[in-house]
Amino acid sequence: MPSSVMPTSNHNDGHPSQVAISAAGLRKSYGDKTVLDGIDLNIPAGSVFALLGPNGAGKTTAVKILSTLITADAGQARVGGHGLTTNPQAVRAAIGVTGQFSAVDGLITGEENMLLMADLHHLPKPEGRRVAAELLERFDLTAAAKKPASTYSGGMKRRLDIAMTLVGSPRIIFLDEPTTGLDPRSRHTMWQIIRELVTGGVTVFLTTQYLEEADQLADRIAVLNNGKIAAEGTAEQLKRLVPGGHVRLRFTDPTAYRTATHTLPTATGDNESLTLQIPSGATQHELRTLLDHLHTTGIEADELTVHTPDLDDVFFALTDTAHIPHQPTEATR
Ligand SMILES: Nc1ncnc2c1ncn2[C@@H]1O[C@H](COP(=O)(O)OP(=O)(O)OP(=O)(O)O)[C@@H](O)[C@H]1O
Repeated sequence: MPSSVMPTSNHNDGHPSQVAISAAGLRKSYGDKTVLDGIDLNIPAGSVFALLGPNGAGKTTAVKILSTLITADAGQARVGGHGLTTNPQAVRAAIGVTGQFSAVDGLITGEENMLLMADLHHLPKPEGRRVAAELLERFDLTAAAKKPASTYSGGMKRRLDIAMTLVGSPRIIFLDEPTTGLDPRSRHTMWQIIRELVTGGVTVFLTTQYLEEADQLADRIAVLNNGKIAAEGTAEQLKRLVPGGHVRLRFTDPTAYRTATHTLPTATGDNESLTLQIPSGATQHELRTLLDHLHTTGIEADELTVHTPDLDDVFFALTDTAHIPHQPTEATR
C-alpha cells in the first residue's frame, strides 16, 4: 500500500478501500464571519474530487486548511494517512499544492524554478536536472525553459506551477481553481494534464467555479454554500437532485404553435420564438408518452430537443448566488 493513503474500515472484495483525504466537522471563521461551518469529506485515493462554490464560498480556505497552510478552528482531518495537526510535516511531504498562491517566481527562468524545487526536495544535482528537464518537456515548456517565468502566458505559468509541484512526486495534489482565467485551449490542456495525473494514481482535490470543469473531471463533486456542503455526489447524482428536465418544441407555423399550446397544458410558451417547453424527464417512458400525445393530437413540431438538468441547474438550485462565471454547456441533448 502506498504510504500516502490510509485504509478505511470498509472492505470491498476483500481489499481495503483507501482514503486519501478525510475530514470531519472542519470549521473556520474570520472575526464574526463563519467561512467553513462543519465540513465533512471522504475522498478515495486515486479519484478526482471537485469542490464547487461561488466566489467567497470558502474553497481556498478549505484547501489552505487541508494543505496545512492555516489551521482550522475545529474539526479533524487526515491527509495521506496523516493527521493534519498531529503530523503536518508528513502531510506536507505527501501533497502538492498549486493555484491562487502559486509558487512560481517570475524573476527567474522556468528551468531555475524547477531546479529550486528539486533543491527543496533535496534531490542530488544530476537527478534534479534530469527530473526538471523531463517535467519541462512533459508540460511543453522546454522551448521557454531559459526565459523568465514573468514572460510566460497564464497557461504556461499554470503548467510550470504543476510541473514544480510534481518534482516531489506527491500522491495527492490540490489544484485551486487551476483554469480560472485560461483560454479554452489552455483549459483543455490543463484538463488533459489532470486526467493524466489521475491515470498515474494521483488523487486530485480540485476547486472550481466552472461547472463544466467539475462535470468533465470529477468523480465526486461537493457544492459549498454558506460554509456547508449543500450536496455531494457524482455529477449524475447531483443532476438528479434538481428538477429542470424538459422537452422543447419549436414551430415555424404560428397556427401549429397555438394549437400545441392549447393541447399541452403543462407547457410554457415563448410566443416570439414559437417554442414550447414541456416539463419532462428524459426517460424512454416519458418521451414515448409525450410523442404519442403529439401524434394523436396531430401536432407537428419543426424541432424537438430534450434537455436534461445540467450542473448549472444544480448550482443555481443549491447556492444562493445569482451569478457565477460559467462556460457554455450543451443545453440541449
Ligand atoms: N485571511 C483572511 N482574513 C479575513 N477574511 C478572509 C481571509 N481569508 C479569506 N477570508 C474570507 O473568507 C471567505 C472565503 O474566502 P475563500 O478565499 O476561501 O473563498 P473562495 O471560495 O476560494 O472564493 P474565490 O472563488 O473568490 O477564490 C471570503 O469572504 C474571504 O473574504
